[in-house]
Amino acid sequence: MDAPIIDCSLLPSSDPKELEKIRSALSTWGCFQLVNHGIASEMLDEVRDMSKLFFKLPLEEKVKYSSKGDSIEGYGNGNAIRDGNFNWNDKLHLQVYPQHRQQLQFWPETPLNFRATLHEYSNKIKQISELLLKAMARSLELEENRFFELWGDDKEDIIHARFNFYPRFPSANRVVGLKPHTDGSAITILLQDKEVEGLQVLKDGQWFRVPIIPDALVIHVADQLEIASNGIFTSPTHKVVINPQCDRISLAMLPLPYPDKEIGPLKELISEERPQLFKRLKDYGQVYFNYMTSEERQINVVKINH
Ligand SMILES: O=C(O)CCC(=O)C(=O)O
Ligand SMILES: [Fe+2]
Repeated sequence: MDAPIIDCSLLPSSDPKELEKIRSALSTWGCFQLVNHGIASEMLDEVRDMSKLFFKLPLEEKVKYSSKGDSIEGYGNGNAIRDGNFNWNDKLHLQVYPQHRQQLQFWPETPLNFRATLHEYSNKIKQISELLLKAMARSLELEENRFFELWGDDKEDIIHARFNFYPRFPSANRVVGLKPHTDGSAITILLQDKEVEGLQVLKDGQWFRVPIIPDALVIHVADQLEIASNGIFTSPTHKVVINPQCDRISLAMLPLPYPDKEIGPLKELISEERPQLFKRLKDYGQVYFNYMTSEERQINVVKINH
């Protein structure tokens, strides 16, 4: 993948070249790599190390944090079971914001730094999310709060964290780490493994490898931003392939709108040439999970056919 690279330090000053790069990247690839985001390299290493340590714990330790009932939170490999088709992946899913909704019974106590480090990392991701959503709006010549205000206000904005672990597998081409999907959030801020590649993005019918750039965060448009942008930004289909020799980890941070907030294409982005592409709705997350097993993109369920 000829990865577009965005310099985060240039975003607050609305550098026109950087904004144009964002617009162009998000309307073609639907993703870019973010550098100079202000999270120290040591912190990124700490986050990677603690997730490796967690997944390396004995199973009886990890299952203390297992998902229960219909909850998406917790440890497990729920997706694997849903459609009888394996995702070669273990995950730990935690809601990190708003803080009063954290379900700490799912938050590992081993390794010892896990909870504190995740708090600190989430706080930084929250600031970066705000900066990105504002820059994304400016890149379309919108008032800068137009995407940000869909996501939430200071007390109620939601961020989920999804830790992924992909065990090595000798016949790697016989399994897939994560099947092709789009994300159901507003955007996704992904920390990749430092050494082991695996993420691939679909563009024009072809799969492209997303290279590892040390310390960069991979930023994806997710479905709810594709909807809000009236399809100008694209929520990319992506998948993860398994490495035969090496385990791989990643951490996806997923900011998403509050379920009772109505989202839909912004009126400034609807015109005669670009009619409204999606319905307005609340709780897209529910639609997303209801159609999880479908081969089609979930977003098609809320598409308006002209
Ligand atoms: O592991 C990765 O690189 C991507 C993970 C992902 O797509 C997800 O968690 O939704
Ligand atoms: Fe994803």
